[in-house]
Amino acid sequence: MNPFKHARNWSTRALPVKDPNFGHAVDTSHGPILYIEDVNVSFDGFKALNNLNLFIDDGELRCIIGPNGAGKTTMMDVITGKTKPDSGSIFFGQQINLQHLSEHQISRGGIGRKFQKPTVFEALSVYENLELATADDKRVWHILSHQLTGAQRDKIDEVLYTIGLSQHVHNSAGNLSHGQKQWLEIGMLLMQSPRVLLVDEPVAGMTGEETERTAELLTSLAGKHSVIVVEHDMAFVRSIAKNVTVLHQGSVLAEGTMDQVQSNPKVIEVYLGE
Ligand SMILES: Nc1ncnc2c1ncn2[C@@H]1O[C@H](COP(=O)(O)OP(=O)(O)OP(=O)(O)O)[C@@H](O)[C@H]1O
Repeated sequence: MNPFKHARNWSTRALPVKDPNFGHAVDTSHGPILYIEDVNVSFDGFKALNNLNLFIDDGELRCIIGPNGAGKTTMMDVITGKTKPDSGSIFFGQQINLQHLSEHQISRGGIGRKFQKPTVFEALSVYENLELATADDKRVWHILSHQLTGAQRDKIDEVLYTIGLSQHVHNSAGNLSHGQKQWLEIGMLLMQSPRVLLVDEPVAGMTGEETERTAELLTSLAGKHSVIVVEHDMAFVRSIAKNVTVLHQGSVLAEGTMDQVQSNPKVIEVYLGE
């Protein structure tokens, strides 16, 4: 495998970002929507990311697996601007250098992140949670006292349908099951129409049925969005993955279909053989 086959066209200049919703204008003409090139992150001399090279195609669903401490969370942290790398580059499309942007700018600009634990507003209804997600100003009274536009109402209906919670619009989020809360939070991210969705261990703690529904949801989002899923549940990964990347000690150990990585002796040794 040549890790640089997708390398960004370096003759393309990084553009200053003027539009806060720059995600819609990302240049994916070469295929990838994310270019992570030679990225290094050290914590007190320990290399959490070690010359990491990872390329995510526009619209693909990529699963990232790897043993504890492999660097999966750190990888998401550098994409979303939470951690700045010591060296290397992270581009959103050909021209947007994510290292020049804050965490807030990156999330507004089209890269949404779903943390492992749901953080919905439990006292508010499903609808109000989605309403809150439409706005940049998160002061609850400010948003809930404002009239939604027709387009915003249509968007909420569309998202409710996608996440399968149309029957629960008026239920308070606190009364939802664990799985439903996770879907609602994905819905809140979808309200911002992200180009890329990072999803951390989406099925941890879910029932078998919720896990199946989550597989359907994430696969239905691919194509319209690029979806990166970090997950330890191998049966789940197998059910959704076309492309799997195995991280180990901060680098890509293997990449390919689930069958390819599961039969790779290096992967079996460091991860699947545990
Ligand atoms: N803020 C930090 N300070 C010091 N070390 C850190 C910090 N963040 C991560 N690390 C270390 O970097 C390495 C990579 O951690 P990371 O959380 O990215 O791995 P991971 O693949 O997400 O693991 P897990 O599957 O357990 O969540 C680990 O050894 C971790 O202890």
